[in-house]
Amino acid sequence: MSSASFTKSSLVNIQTKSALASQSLIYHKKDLIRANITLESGIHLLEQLPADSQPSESVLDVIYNCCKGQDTPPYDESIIPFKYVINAEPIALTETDSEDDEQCHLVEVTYALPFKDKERDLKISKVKLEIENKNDLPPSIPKFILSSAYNNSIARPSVLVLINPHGGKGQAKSIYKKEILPVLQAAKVKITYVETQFHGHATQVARDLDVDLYDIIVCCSGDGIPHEVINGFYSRPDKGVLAFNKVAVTQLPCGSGNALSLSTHGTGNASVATFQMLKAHRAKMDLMAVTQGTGPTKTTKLSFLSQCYGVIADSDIGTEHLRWLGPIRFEIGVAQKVFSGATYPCDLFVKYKIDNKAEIINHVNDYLTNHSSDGNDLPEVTEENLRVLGPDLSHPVPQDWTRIPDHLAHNLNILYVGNMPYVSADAQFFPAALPSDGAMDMILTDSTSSAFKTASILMAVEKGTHIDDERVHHSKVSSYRLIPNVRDHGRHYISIDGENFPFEAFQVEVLPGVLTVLLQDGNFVETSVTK
Ligand SMILES: Nc1ncnc2c1ncn2[C@@H]1O[C@H](COP(=O)(O)OP(=O)(O)OP(=O)(O)O)[C@@H](O)[C@H]1O
Repeated sequence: MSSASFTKSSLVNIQTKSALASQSLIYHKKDLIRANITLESGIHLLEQLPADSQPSESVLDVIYNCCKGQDTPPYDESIIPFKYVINAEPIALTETDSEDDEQCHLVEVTYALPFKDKERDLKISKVKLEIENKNDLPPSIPKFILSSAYNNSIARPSVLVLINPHGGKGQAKSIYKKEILPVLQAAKVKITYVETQFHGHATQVARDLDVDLYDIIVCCSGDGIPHEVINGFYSRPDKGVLAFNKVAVTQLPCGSGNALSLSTHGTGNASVATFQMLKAHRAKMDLMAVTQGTGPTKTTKLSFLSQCYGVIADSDIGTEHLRWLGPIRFEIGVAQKVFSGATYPCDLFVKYKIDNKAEIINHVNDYLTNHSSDGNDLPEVTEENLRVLGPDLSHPVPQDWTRIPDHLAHNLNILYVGNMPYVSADAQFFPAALPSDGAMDMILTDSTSSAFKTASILMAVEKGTHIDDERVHHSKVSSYRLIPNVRDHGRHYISIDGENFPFEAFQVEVLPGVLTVLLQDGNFVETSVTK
């Protein structure tokens, strides 16, 4: 698809649904529940919900089912906090004329039933309210509710849904239809829907996109589609300056690797992730520029998640032929490599930001104390922020870079560098990763420890406690260069964001705060280090 062809009128397989119509809904007086609204806590129901307001499942049933055995209910069922409100619409009574929206005190509120377990499907309910304290509130009560519900996030955003129909073993479309779309529709989101037709399609779409039309690109996929979108932005004539400033990129979990959703929305459940996305704040995240080749063959790609070399890369990409086994193929690959004592010698040069575990913890604490994003006034990305500053791979590294000693580099078995805490649901590989601290987290292990010790390190990854192990080298770096030194290049892999890259030297540097993402309170989800 050429850049000129990606216009509103000529999109192939794209449907636009505008759900912004806000005609008053008509109800009978008996349908209404009296309520008061307070800015601090939300909507206070002054009477019980009628049994027929919840045809399939009443609020009280849900509370009862979720909390059997608990002494106290998890929340006050007579209050709908703004943070759970998804939509508010003016309504009118059959007995009276439709009220002017500006004066309307009859409102239908759509809300998520409060949840604790982020892995259980979201439940959505509706209630029709007659607001009693209307004189204490601004004139348009529906608008007031919406602005309180989406404080610091965008109500009714315009989103481009990019769905990989093959993602997650072909489940992506059905996950979208059953779990994501109902939440987007409940929130009256303006949706443009695109199914990717081939590998690389999302890169083309992002490259040619009219960014003025969208607030968010929602990748309903694994981590492959956000990788493509970010690189599509980077291949625009302005290197993506306009796109990185205007459009947030996020993921709803529809693939086999859903690191972005797990790290930002805190869940692998698509309906809950959609709700979290709607409520999240815009915030900045570092990207990593990965350069391979020299002279005319030099290419730079952006990475948002990770780079790996050694056991993890070979176990991920090198076991594609075992895909039919499901996710277990990865564990089998790791076990086989670790117990065979595989080593991946290399030359490794690093520009450290912090090379001390205690200082990393202090750095994380300082960052969390001083950084929270309310979604407003994000720093502007310029072309300067996207410029790659490191030397050509044919030139020596700068003097302030450190050469990793031979006893480690020549016996390396894992190099894993990342930017977000969760790489999969059961692996917080980078628990000290922060959205925009200008650093990548580097984890190195070597094969001089016994295979059982290496296996025990990897088992601690689930809880993120592997970084406490003295055999794990954990640092924060701003740049590095890796030159593989293994004999048989044909059987080994370099994985960037889970994608297979040429098995040859590469150099990486942080591009601070380039990507606009959606984060809860401006930070990644809690980890073993940040909690
Ligand atoms: N229609 C298509 N046909 C073939 N490949 C596609 C198509 N659409 C997207 N792809 C490619 O599928 C790859 C994997 O995508 P994604 O990460 O979304 O899914 P996944 O289920 O997590 O996959 P994986 O198991 O490979 O990580 C990407 O490289 C993407 O370019």
